[in-house]
Amino acid sequence: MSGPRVDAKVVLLGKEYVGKTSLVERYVHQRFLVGPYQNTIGAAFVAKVIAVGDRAVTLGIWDTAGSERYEAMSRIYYRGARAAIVCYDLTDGSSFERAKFWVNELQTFEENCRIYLCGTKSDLLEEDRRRRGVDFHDVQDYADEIKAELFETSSKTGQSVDELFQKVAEDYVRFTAFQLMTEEKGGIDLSQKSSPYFYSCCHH
Ligand SMILES: Nc1nc2c(ncn2[C@@H]2O[C@H](COP(=O)(O)OP(=O)(O)OP(=O)(O)O)[C@@H](O)[C@H]2O)c(=O)[nH]1
Repeated sequence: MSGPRVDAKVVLLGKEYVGKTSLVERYVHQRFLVGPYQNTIGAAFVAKVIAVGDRAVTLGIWDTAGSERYEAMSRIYYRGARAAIVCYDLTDGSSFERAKFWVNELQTFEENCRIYLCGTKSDLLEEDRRRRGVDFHDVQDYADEIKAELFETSSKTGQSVDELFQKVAEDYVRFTAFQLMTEEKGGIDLSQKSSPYFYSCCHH
């Protein structure tokens, strides 16, 4: 891969237990961890380089804690994000209401942040359709209204996980990187852009 390197800040938001950490695990480490659920405390950070055409895009992914206890902290992590993956659990209607809360926040405070709605745990619906707690058409209408992309993923099987992050990276190159270049006089050398958030710390 040649060409300039681009760094995109991506934040994952959503109610606790919807599967944000599992989504990152699947995407970055191609694995699905079984065992007792461990909630994220604060936030966790991971970076992954992804190819978009001849570019290497480094996605800096912030996995925030879903617990409302950490709500104020999650606000810190979406600052300056160019993409937000707002997750809800396809089997849990209340998690979709929480997703709407985060969408409203982003629309109010981060208008340059592109929004990706992500319905998680689609494998549970494969097992039993009656477990769907969020109507697909309602979410599709909502996604159209807020101009968001919509994905239904499974971190257990890997369904649509790579596609989701690939779309985030492609949109970043297509819309945001060029916007940044034209904003700065004479353009910028993207390979020289630093990523301050790489130095931040995280834990699960
Ligand atoms: N069947 C199934 N279970 C999943 C999937 N993704 C996550 N889970 C399970 O859902 C539970 C919560 O997953 P996490 O990834 O820890 O959820 P989270 O959104 O990061 O939770 P917080 O850190 O509290 O915000 C765990 O028991 C996971 O094993 C999935 O795609 N399919």
